[in-house]
Amino acid sequence: MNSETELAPAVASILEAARERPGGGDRVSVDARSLSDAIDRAEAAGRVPVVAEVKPTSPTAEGTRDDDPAALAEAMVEGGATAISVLTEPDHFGGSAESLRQVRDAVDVPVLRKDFIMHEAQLDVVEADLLLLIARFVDDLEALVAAARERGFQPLVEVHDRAELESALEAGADLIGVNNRDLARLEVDLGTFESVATEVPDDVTLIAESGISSPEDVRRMREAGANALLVGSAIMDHGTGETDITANTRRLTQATTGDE
Ligand SMILES: O=P(O)(O)OC[C@@H](O)[C@@H](O)c1c[nH]c2ccccc12
Repeated sequence: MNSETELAPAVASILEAARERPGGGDRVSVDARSLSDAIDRAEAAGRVPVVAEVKPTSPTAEGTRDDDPAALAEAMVEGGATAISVLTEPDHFGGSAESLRQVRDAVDVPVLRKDFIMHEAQLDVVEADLLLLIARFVDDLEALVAAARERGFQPLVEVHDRAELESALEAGADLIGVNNRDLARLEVDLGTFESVATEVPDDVTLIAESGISSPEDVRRMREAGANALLVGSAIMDHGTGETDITANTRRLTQATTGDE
């Protein structure tokens, strides 16, 4: 664990809860749906690869949506989503392992488990195709990346700056997400992705995360080298008034071909 001195209070309390959360029982063994194949299929079909996130609420969201997670995911796939991310963190994001299970049953695309994983036993809570590991919050990243792969997960390692990128690469990550939101003030700056992306080797699959809300943002992240984008709020309609999940998704997956 790196320093916690610069964390927003909400993040500090998320971590405190995450550290205590028990792991699953039996060791999971996943027959994962490949993200890189899904990205290739989207590109071939002329769609921007978007990982759409089922996020009922968050520390920065206005309000909560408690729609059926499987219905939300189906609407996202209908709008052209390449993969679905599901928050499983219960206390601050309104997530659950059960909602991920329902989503993975309902759609054919790869599903990412989004949580604050701190130790190996927490990998066994639920099956998913992809698993988020946040570089800053994991003590032994290399060991957790390996433990995730042994179970069949494709680990997505999240970084926020070049130093964390370095640790992700040293840990053997080949799927890396750059989070545009800082964990100190919870503010979003798309320049974060642009600055970190220049240091990422070509053989890494690179995902731009957070704060992407318009077709223009999509184009900006693609120009900076994003193979895919992770989008939650702009699709979930946290406060935007746009409640049509399929339309919200389509607007971004068609950002390079649409007329906006
Ligand atoms: O809602 P946004 O700004 O589109 O962001 C989605 C996603 O990137 C964000 O939810 C996220 C990025 N990293 C995380 C780690 C844990 C929980 C959530 C996140």
